[in-house]
Amino acid sequence: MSHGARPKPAISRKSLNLSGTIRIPGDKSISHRSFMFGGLASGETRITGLLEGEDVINTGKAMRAMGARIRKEDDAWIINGTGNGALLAPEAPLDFGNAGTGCRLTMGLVGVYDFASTFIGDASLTKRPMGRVLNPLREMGVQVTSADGDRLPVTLNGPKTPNPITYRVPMASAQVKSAVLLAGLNTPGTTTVIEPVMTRDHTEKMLQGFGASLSVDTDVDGVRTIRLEGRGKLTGQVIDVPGDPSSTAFPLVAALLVPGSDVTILNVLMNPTRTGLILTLQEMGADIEVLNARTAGGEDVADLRVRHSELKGVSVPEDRAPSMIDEYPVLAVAAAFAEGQTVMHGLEELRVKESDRLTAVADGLKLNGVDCDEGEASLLVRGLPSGKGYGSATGAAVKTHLDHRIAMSFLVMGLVSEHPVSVDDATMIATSFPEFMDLMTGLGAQIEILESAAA
Ligand SMILES: O=C(O)C1=C[C@@H](OP(=O)(O)O)[C@@H](O)[C@H](O)C1
Ligand SMILES: C=C(OP(=O)(O)O)C(=O)O
Repeated sequence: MSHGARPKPAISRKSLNLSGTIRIPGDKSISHRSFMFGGLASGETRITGLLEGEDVINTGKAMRAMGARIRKEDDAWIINGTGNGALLAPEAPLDFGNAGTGCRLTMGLVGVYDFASTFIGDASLTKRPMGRVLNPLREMGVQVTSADGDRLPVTLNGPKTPNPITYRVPMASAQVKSAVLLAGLNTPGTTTVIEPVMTRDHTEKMLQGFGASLSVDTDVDGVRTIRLEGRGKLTGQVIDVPGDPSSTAFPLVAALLVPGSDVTILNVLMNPTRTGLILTLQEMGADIEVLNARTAGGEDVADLRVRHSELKGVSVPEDRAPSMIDEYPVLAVAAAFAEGQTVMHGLEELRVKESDRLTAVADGLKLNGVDCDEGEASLLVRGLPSGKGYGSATGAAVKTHLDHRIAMSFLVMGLVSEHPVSVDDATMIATSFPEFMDLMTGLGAQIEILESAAA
């Protein structure tokens, strides 16, 4: 969303029999990395299935501003990269809008270069912590200027020769892991990242695919040591981006909850670092059939057939958090309609997403009549399968705090609540899933954007 765009509220209403077959747009994590690595590599990269959400488009603009040539031909994006180590100094601040991934990974990618780069974003991104990436960059010799608390705007100035470091990632974060590895690409010697808890591994897999010398060793406790040889050659690749499991979560949970539903979702990325939600829903009794499981471009992919199911509450262990991190808001909605209580642990990272998602979810659930308790790093939801009394008879709207996943989760909730559910702003949905409204209404969901918000 461009800065200061007018919010558009949206409302969803009780629906029946969602049905049809849909193809989910490309995975956001892989799309960001496709633009970055394609923009950096020598020669041509050809990407199909790219997510054309605002977050990813901002990454493409940043790569262009640093010398990559990017164009679209029919349904493929063609990139001519600068060659590793040959990014150009951006002439203006790089604006990442709402995207933590685009901003933090690019800080790693270009921050170690011997020139200045400035990073800005929207009101949500400006509140998010950047110290988690700036601290390892400082260790590598990067000069950092930032707003209080290591917030945006940030300006980075790399040293003549960056120091290769060994960095143990202090929180479960693929963004931090990736930022350090990307900084290592333009650093002489071996950059080592130790990852005590495994997070999504797209950076490792894709860098290997582009020809980087990168190895991963996993010890008996699951601690991963990732070693990257800096200043090697990257070569353009052909990439077909699989469907985003985090976007899949919304029609999937909607189909489980709405009576009479039978929905098939095609081409979903099933990388095990991303499938925590499916596992959890299956434990809750969800009827999710995994069809045509296959490998494409080095990733597991499958089609999912999802039918309406009676769910029961479960306890979701802390170690599941990295593999379903962005799916907790919509899991909380599923839990609101399950028999019994669901408790989710290990949610501390939810507090530093586009919003404080733990509070945003708990507030939205309470506003719509759900009995839940917000803990420091946990959420307990007492479910009510009938949804009786849920929603808002007065039209009180959930505050989305510029957070796309809060907007989509509560619009799913309204499809099964007694009264409609409203959200104060649906514009941010375009950051990750611009096709959400059309795909959902195409399945029979009653969701409507209200154009008449006060300016
Ligand atoms: O690396 C990535 O592509 C992402 C990592 C996760 O963030 P953290 O690394 O901050 O957990 C996730 O929430 C985000 O949507 C995408
Ligand atoms: C957390 C998310 O993205 P980002 O950190 O890239 O803003 C998300 O998409 O849910």
